[in-house]
Amino acid sequence: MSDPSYVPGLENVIASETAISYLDVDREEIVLRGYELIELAQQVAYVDVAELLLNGSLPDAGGRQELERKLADEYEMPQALYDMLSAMPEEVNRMDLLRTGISALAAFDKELEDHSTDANRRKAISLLAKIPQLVANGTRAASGQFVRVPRNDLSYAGNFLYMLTGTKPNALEERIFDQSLIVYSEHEMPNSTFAARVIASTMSDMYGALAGAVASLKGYLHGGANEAVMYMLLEAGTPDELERLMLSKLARKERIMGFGHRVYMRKPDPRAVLMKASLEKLAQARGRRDLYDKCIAGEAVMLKEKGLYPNLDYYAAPVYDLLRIPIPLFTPVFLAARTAGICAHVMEQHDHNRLFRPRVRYMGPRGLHP
Ligand SMILES: CC(=O)SCCNC(=O)CCNC(=O)[C@H](O)C(C)(C)COP(=O)(O)OP(=O)(O)OC[C@H]1O[C@@H](n2cnc3c(N)ncnc32)[C@H](O)[C@@H]1OP(=O)(O)O
Ligand SMILES: O=C([O-])CC(=O)C(=O)O
Repeated sequence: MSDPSYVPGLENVIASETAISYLDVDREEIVLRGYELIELAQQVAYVDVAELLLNGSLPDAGGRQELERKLADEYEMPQALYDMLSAMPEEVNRMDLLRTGISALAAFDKELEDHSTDANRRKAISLLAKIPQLVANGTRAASGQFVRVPRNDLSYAGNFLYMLTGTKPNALEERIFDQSLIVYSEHEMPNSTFAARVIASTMSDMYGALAGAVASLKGYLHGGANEAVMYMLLEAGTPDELERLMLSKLARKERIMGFGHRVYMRKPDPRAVLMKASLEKLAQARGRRDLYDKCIAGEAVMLKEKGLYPNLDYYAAPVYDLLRIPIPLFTPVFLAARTAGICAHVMEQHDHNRLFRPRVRYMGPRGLHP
């Protein structure tokens, strides 16, 4: 066999054909089933985007009601699952808790091994109903607190934020959180989606593929960055302190969380631009201009020193902080939002499967004998 070309990190390698999404970096557009992600975030709700991702088209009013009804039908959580989570140490990492919870949900799915499009869509809707509860209540179960039940009088995003904070959000908070879920919902072929598709390509089930994606997303080079950004922002009290902190990290050749991107490289992440505007509005409403100013200062340092732009995580983190979401739940919220996208990819993989099985460039010895 001739030596196939080796591309470390599969950078720019086309690994799948997809009709779900595409990052058009030249045009600075994120395409979701033909629509532009930022326009969707400005005009529709997360449930509409979930329907678009899973079903291929945006719902009309009746379609949205139908989806909301199906979600409500799937709200009930197995008590055994909460019992299991309550046996976990209180300080368990929230992504590990989520991964365990998603994995355990498989045990309660009577059509687990049915990978047809219809069965996979039902699984995806069930996961969209249950994962926000796992995120919000997993922590509560692990620390022995009562769990919150979803409120049918709130929107999907409004209810999720209510379950995270215990307080009914106002209209601005709900809209900004909904937009954040939309911009986190899907992003072509990041490490987590690739991990899910690799797992699904053995015709393994959706829960397993999603659990694998959770493990991938936890890492700080990927979804874990939004939590790391917030800890960095809290470490510096003022814009000047943030500048000094960043410069000292750069001098030690450390990476600054929330900056750079494998695909955008040295171009702006359109999602970060939207979240920055949301942060400004929220900071204004909360009298927290100081936080916004600090973030702007950090952005300027990175552009000057490294020519790097912020990615979505840089501005989602302070937005989530102002929405009073606990920091250890920032990455779980990212995963909850990404559930729609990842499930769509698992469905597409199952529907048009080709087993992923690459080769290696062998660098070890040969000809040894025991
Ligand atoms: C929603 C998301 O998941 S977005 C990603 C979230 N992750 C982060 O924010 C973590 C911080 N960012 C990073 O570590 C990187 O930018 C990644 C992992 C996202 C992408 O990395 P790669 O595509 O592998 O970029 P690569 O490592 O080749 O970086 C190219 C250059 O930019 C530098 N660079 C990239 N990102 C950063 C950063 N955040 N801080 C400092 N320098 C950086 C690298 O050191 C490298 O410099 P060099 O050419 O002088 O060696
Ligand atoms: O695309 C990537 O590699 C990471 C990312 O921004 C995301 O998953 O939202």
